[in-house]
Amino acid sequence: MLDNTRESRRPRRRLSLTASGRELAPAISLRRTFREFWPDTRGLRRLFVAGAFFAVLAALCEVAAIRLFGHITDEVLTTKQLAAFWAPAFAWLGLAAIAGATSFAGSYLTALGAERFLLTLRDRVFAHLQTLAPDFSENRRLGDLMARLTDDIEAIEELVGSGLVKAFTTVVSVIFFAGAAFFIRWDLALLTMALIPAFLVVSKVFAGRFRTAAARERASNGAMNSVLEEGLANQPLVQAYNRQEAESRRLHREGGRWLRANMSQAWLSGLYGPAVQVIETVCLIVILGFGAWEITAGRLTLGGLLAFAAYLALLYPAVQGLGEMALTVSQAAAGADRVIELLRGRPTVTDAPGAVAVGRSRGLVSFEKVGFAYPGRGRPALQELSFSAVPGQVVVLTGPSGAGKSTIAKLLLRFYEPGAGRILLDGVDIRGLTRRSLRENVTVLHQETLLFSGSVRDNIAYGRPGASLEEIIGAAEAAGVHDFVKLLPQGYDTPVGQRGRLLSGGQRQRIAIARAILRDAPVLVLDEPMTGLDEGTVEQVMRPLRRLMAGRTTLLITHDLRHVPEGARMVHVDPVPRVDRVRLKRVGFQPHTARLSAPP
Ligand SMILES: Nc1ncnc2c1ncn2[C@@H]1O[C@H](COP(=O)(O)OP(=O)(O)OP(=O)(O)O)[C@@H](O)[C@H]1O
Repeated sequence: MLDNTRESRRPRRRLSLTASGRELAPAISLRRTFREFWPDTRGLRRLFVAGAFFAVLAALCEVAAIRLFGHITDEVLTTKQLAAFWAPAFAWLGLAAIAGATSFAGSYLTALGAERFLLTLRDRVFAHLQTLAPDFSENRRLGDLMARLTDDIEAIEELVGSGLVKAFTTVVSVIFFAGAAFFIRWDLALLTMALIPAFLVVSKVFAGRFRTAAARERASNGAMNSVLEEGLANQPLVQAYNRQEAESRRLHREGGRWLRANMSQAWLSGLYGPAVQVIETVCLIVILGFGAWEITAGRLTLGGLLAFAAYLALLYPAVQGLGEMALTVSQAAAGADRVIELLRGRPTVTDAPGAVAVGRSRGLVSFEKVGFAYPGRGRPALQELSFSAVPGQVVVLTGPSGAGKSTIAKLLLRFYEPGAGRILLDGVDIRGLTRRSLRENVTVLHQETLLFSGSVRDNIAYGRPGASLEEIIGAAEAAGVHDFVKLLPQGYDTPVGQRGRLLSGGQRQRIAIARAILRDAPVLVLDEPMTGLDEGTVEQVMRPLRRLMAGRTTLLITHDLRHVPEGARMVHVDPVPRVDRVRLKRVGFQPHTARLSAPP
């Protein structure tokens, strides 16, 4: 029978995990899983229908071939009439060729539908994650998200794509093989069919347990994936702190949990096979005994009995396949739960109805009594913060660690909405602007320089897709990148390595400045741009930075006041004081405000 699901084409074990490692995602019903993912099969249903059609044709050919086999036994082997052999033999050969071709077409079309479904669904989940605040991904383990976007999505495909084709073709095959058996001897067929419910009862008993085991396997597998990802990504830290053995032990511990979860699955699968086989053997013995009786009484031919047994030999695996499908569905549903959980994540900020797409702004930024608390955090990160910045001006946001300085950048980009007060761009409340157009106007240089693993040129061009090579080189020259790029083995095409690790900190920072120059947004937010750079490198970075800041509105977040440009305005951001909330209500809280002071 046709087995064209992805499950049959890849290893059974999959990596998957949840936010907290072994924590299981909530179980969501099968119906809700279909409601969520069925729309993703739009445009692919014709492929699945064609795949099922060819698979059914292949099954029909098998039915006819067995009929010919019975005919050859009775008309050629029993009667020893060799002349009667050739016609059915050639017909059998023809059927085998058709069965082969239709089986291939069925598998191919179903696989095509399955792969396209994966492409669509992965794109959808990834696009959804892009609409969420970056903290959504940052608060989760990367390995977990990776597993959900790969293995769990495949599990869903097995449920609503190729899984459906398999279910349909299996049911049709069962009907064909059972029908053919009935055609030979209805009473004998009825006798053997009576045992079919036993297969279904066994699979039902196993399915529930299998689902729990599968969910546990996915979660523990995911936890192991996270340990692997973290251990490899933080290798310099691991080795510098001599934590290799500890990391290996951690991996071994998670691997052990995964092993146990897998073993409980293997235990169930291992038990399921023999349980089904016992029922199957009982059926065959009953048929052979009854068949022998009927042949002796002259009511059944040998060809009839052999064809009957051949139909049953195909029927039972098909029935067993139906039962196993319940197990596959259980496993797939465990993955679906985890993807649905991601899709339920709601963006913290959306465009307001009637939001305006602003063009290039002048760059006038104002914070007016802005207050904000991160979701789930009782204590505000910012309270009554007010300042403004005009084009050509550098406003230095300084204050102790945890005072909320980086939060200012997140609010300006509208990753979050302030709980109180408002933020204005050119005098317009940014809540009335589309996020896309707002972000076109703001460039942030992060504390940790963020680079992709492409070439130097790709990383600079990220600032403005479609920029010409001349523009890229112009930005690189202004940022002091050109000098060191000339010395790299492949110039601008040199790969920068994962997160730019093949470059020095200063070189990475200058590439980020070139990217910002190319982007040419009127508002610039520099979040601790000198972190981790030595004095010599700071000088190399400061020059292009000054060029970048010229004529723009710059918010410079820094602890280090040594490199504050002349004429900059200081805004001290003080941490929101810890106040007993009950007392705060009774006494009335005097909020702190940002203090403005003259340049140093
Ligand atoms: N995603 C988040 N979820 C919940 N709380 C957060 C989140 N990000 C920051 N915080 C909290 O908000 C407060 C302000 O954080 P923020 O990063 O803005 O401080 P900062 O002044 O930039 O600190 P530093 O100078 O050390 O970078 C801190 O108490 C921090 O723990």
